[in-house]
Amino acid sequence: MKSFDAIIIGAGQAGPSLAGRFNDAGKTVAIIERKHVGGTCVNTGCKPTKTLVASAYAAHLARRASDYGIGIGGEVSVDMPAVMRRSHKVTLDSRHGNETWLEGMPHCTLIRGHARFECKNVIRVGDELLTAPQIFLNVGSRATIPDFAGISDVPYMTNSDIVLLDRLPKHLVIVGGSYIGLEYAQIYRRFGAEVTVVEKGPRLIGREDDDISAAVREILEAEGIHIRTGAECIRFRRHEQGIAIGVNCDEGEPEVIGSDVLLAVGRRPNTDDLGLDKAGVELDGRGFIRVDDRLATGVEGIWAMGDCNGRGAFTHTAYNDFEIIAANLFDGEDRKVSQRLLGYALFIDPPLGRVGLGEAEARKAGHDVLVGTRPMTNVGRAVEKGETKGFMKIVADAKTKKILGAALLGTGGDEAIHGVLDLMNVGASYDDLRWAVPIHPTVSELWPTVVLSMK
Ligand SMILES: Cc1cc2nc3c(=O)[nH]c(=O)nc-3n(C[C@H](O)[C@H](O)[C@H](O)COP(=O)(O)OP(=O)(O)OC[C@H]3O[C@@H](n4cnc5c(N)ncnc54)[C@H](O)[C@@H]3O)c2cc1C
Ligand SMILES: NC(=O)c1ccc[n+]([C@@H]2O[C@H](COP(=O)([O-])OP(=O)(O)OC[C@H]3O[C@@H](n4cnc5c(N)ncnc54)[C@H](O)[C@@H]3O)[C@@H](O)[C@H]2O)c1
Repeated sequence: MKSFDAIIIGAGQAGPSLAGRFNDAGKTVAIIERKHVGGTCVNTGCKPTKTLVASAYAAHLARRASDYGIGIGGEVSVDMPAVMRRSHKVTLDSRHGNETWLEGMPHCTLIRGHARFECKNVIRVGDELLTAPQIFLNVGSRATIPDFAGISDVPYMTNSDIVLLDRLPKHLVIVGGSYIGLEYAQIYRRFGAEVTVVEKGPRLIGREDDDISAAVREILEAEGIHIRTGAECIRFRRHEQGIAIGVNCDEGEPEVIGSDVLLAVGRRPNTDDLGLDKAGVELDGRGFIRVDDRLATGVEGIWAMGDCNGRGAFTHTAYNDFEIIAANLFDGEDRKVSQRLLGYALFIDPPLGRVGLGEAEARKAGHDVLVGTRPMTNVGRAVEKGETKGFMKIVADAKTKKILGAALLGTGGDEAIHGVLDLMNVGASYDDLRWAVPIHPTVSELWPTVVLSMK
C-alpha cells in the first residue's frame, strides 16, 4: 500500500490547487483523476462554452457590421470545424497546462483511474491501494438524464457530447431553459441553426426575478430562438425528420420536430460510485456530500470541495472551497462557506451579471426593500457600442442601507457587476456606491444613477 500525507480524488477546479499547497509545504500528495485533468469546467463546461460564445458573438457582430458603417462584402458564413478546432485548442491548452503543472510538482503524484474507498483512509485505484490521514473529495457532477418517456429510443447529447459536435444541427432542441440551455441556444442560433428551448417551468431561468426572465426571453426570441415554457410532459420518439419531442404545452404545436437534442436539465453529483458507505461519509437526499461550514464531512480527516458538496455549482465556488480549506489547514485562518457572497453570470449576449439576493428573494427574507432599475438605453457606453438591450437593477435594505443584491443584464454585465460585488463584500452601504466616481464612459458609471432611482 502506498502512503501519502494527503489524497485528493478528482482533478477539477479545487483539487489541483490544493495539491499545489501540499506540495509547497513539502508534503506528499496523490491526486487521482479518472478522465481529464481540469474536470468539467476545462473540458466540457466553462472553457469550451465561453470560447463558442466568442465565436457566436463574432458571427453576430459580422452580420450587424453595416449598423456600424462597416461593409464585409458578402454573406457571413460559419465554418463549424474551424469553430470547434478553436474551442478544442483552448480546452487542450488548459488541460495540458494543468497536467504539466501537476506533473512538475516534486511531492505530487498524479494517478490516472477511478478512485473508490475501501475504508475510511484507504483508496483503491485499479489494483493499487493508497492511504493518507487526510482525504479530499473533488469529484464534481455530471448531467442529469431524467427518465423521460422514449428517451432511450432517440439519440441525444449532454454538455459532454455537444463539445465534440463539429457540424451545424438543422434544428437543435434544447431541453432545459437555464444556464447551459440558454448559452447553447444563443450559440447555435448565431451559428445558423434553428433552435427551440423546451422548459418545464413557467419561465426561463426560474431562480431569477420575473423581470429578468422576461427580458432574457425577449432578447433570445428577438434572435429567432423558439421558446416553449410550461412543458410538463416531455417525451421523445423517432420521426422521419429526426426526433419528435412532445411538449404538451397549453398553446402551440404539441410536438417539436428536431434534428438534434441537447439535455440541459441540471447536474447530479459523482458520489454514487465512490464507495462512500465504506468510509461512513454521509450524503443528503440528492446525493451531495454533507459537509459543515468548513467543508469537513462527518468523518474525521475527510473533506469535500466543489460541486459534489452541493454548496455551490460554479467554478469560482469550487475554487473558493479550495481557498477555505487551504486557509484553515495551512494559514491558521478560520474561513467558512457561510462567509461567501454568491455572484455568477449567465454568458448569453448581452450577459447577465448577478450578485446577492434578487428582489423576490429579498422580500421573502423579510427585508424592507428598495429597488432601483435603469434600462441599458440610458447607458452612454451601451449606446456608443450599439448594444442597448437589457437593464440594471439594484436591491437594498431601506433600514440598514445595505446593498442586498444586483443584476446587470447588458453589455459588459459580467464584468461591471463586480463593482457591486466588491462593495457588498466589504459590507458597504448604497451611499458608498452612490458617491463612487466611476469612469466615463463605462457601463459601471450608471450605478450611482440606479441607486438614486431606488424606491
Ligand atoms: C456546459 C457548462 C458550462 C459551465 N460554465 C460555467 C461558467 O461559465 N462559470 C462557472 O463558474 N461555472 C460553469 N460551469 C460549472 C463548472 O464547470 C463547475 O461548477 C465546476 O467545474 C465544478 O468544479 P469541481 O472541481 O467541483 O468538479 P469538476 O470540474 O467536475 O471535476 C471533478 C473531477 O473529478 C473526477 N472524478 C469524479 N469521480 C472520480 C473518481 N471516483 N475517481 C477519480 N476521479 C473522479 C472527474 O473526472 C472530474 O475531472 C459550467 C458547467 C457546464 C456543464
Ligand atoms: N454561466 C455559468 O456560470 C454556467 C453555465 C453553464 C452551467 N453552469 C452550471 O451548471 C449547472 C447546470 O446547469 P443547467 O442549466 O443544466 O441546470 P440548472 O439546474 O441551472 O437548470 C435546469 C433547468 O432545467 C429545467 N428542468 C429540470 N428538469 C426538467 C425537465 N424534466 N424537463 C424540462 N426542463 C427541466 C429546470 O426548470 C431548469 O430551468 C448550473 O447549476 C450552473 O451552476 C454555470
